[in-house]
Amino acid sequence: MAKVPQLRNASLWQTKSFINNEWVGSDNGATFAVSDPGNGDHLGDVPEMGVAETRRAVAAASEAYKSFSKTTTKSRQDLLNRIFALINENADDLAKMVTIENGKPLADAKGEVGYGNSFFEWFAGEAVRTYGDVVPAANPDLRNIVIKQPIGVCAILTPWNFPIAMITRKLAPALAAGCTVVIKTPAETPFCALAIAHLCKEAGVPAGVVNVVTTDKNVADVGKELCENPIIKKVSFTGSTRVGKILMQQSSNTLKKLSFELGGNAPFIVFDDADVDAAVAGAIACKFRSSGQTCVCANRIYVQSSIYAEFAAKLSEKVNQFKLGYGLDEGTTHGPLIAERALDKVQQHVEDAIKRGADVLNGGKRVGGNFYAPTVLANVPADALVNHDETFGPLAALTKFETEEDVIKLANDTDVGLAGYMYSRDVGRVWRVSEALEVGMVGANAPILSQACIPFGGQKQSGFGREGGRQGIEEYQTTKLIAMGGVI
Ligand SMILES: NC(=O)c1ccc[n+]([C@@H]2O[C@H](COP(=O)([O-])OP(=O)(O)OC[C@H]3O[C@@H](n4cnc5c(N)ncnc54)[C@H](O)[C@@H]3O)[C@@H](O)[C@H]2O)c1
Ligand SMILES: O=CCCC(=O)O
Repeated sequence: MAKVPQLRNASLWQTKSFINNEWVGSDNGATFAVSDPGNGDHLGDVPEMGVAETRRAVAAASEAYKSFSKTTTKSRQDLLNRIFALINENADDLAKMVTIENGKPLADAKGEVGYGNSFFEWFAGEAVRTYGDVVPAANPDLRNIVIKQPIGVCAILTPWNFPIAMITRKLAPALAAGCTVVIKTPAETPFCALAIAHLCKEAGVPAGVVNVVTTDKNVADVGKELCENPIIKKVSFTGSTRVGKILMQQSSNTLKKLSFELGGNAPFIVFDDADVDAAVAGAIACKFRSSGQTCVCANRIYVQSSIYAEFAAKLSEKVNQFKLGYGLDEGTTHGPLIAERALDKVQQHVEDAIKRGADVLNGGKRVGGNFYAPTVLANVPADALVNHDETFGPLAALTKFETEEDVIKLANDTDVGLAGYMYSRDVGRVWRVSEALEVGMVGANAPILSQACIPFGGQKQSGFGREGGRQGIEEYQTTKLIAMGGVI
């Protein structure tokens, strides 16, 4: 029996896919089960959609694009504002849904709903500011006007770690730009995505503009269809670098515009001129946010040798104060991991570091179900697996360094480059290191970067394209020149 959560607004809990403003099952009636990672409860079943159903979603989005792309920016601004208001009205229910699907504690889930919704507010503002240019011409008989237009039907593929915010960060700018979308939900967290679709419908989003396809086993086929279907003009993906590479290859025949937010391996550097207490608080926030399951979480913590012992002792003491537990329980500060495979990866990194001589200051083991004890390892050598591969879990690995030059080399010794952090009170050093880090985002004495107003994105194999900020809407637009002759 499915354990449907008690919600104030029960209509948020939808169990079908969403095509052309209708709730639909799969053609053969197949479904897949979704469970609560915090206690294993069966939450419900959603349709196992395949290629045929995905094509119908794309066709609906294509039909809707004909009129939606011609709406005024003001009407789209109003639409986004209505969605924003509805998400606010339903914020408590949505947060509860995030917690039971994803496991994160309720306070964090509330934070995610607010963060996710801020993209509707931000892009409602940006919708009416999609200015073009008038460019002085090379020929006296010519006038150049550059306009922005929506790019077309977009595919949106997102991960489970932010079941709402990873969707809204793409959906809001797409709608603001005048695009229509097909969203493929993560198999672990489809209900939050369906709730957002429901609120879009309530807000008056026309039929076919937002479509949601749920799938688990058919994900590779559905993903391939979205990448290869010539109607789709843009694929926006957040997830692993491994899957990003597959999607890029599949999109090459139709040369789609792509934005990829992929894996990270963020260095967190603490220099000996830092405020150590602030750096410890920052490391706690940055490393253990969502139990380490965010792409911008610190993955490698480098501490300068003279303050290493003090930093390690203070960090360990703070981690001892965590309360690991079920996300809806009062007092829980940290929740479970998403699934068994996530625990396996943390365990592999812990065992590898210990084998290479690391000391366990906290945790270092599974503690039942999907829970892994928040872990601090000291004296982790630079060549340990954790320093080269994203853990995506609650493991703080502390590595000692001697000089600024050494640590910059260590920090950049990776194929990916999403976020990087540093603590230092020397303003010259802050500039030097910020410029030297091969990442898309730097937090200088700041452990949390994420806001709707910033260009979020990476370098190297962390992907390309930017989400949020004034840049975010450009990912869903094309630039057109109209050169007008015969004007004199
Ligand atoms: N850069 C960012 O903004 C960002 C944000 C969140 C997560 N991530 C990254 O995502 C990873 C963790 O998430 P994950 O393990 O769920 O990633 P994942 O790549 O396995 O899955 C992400 C999404 O891709 C889908 N998917 C999987 N195989 C597919 C295929 N063959 N075709 C189409 N879609 C497919 C999944 O169903 C899911 O919806 C980490 O590496 C993390 O850093 C990056
Ligand atoms: O997990 C990656 C995205 C989280 C964020 O936007 O801060």
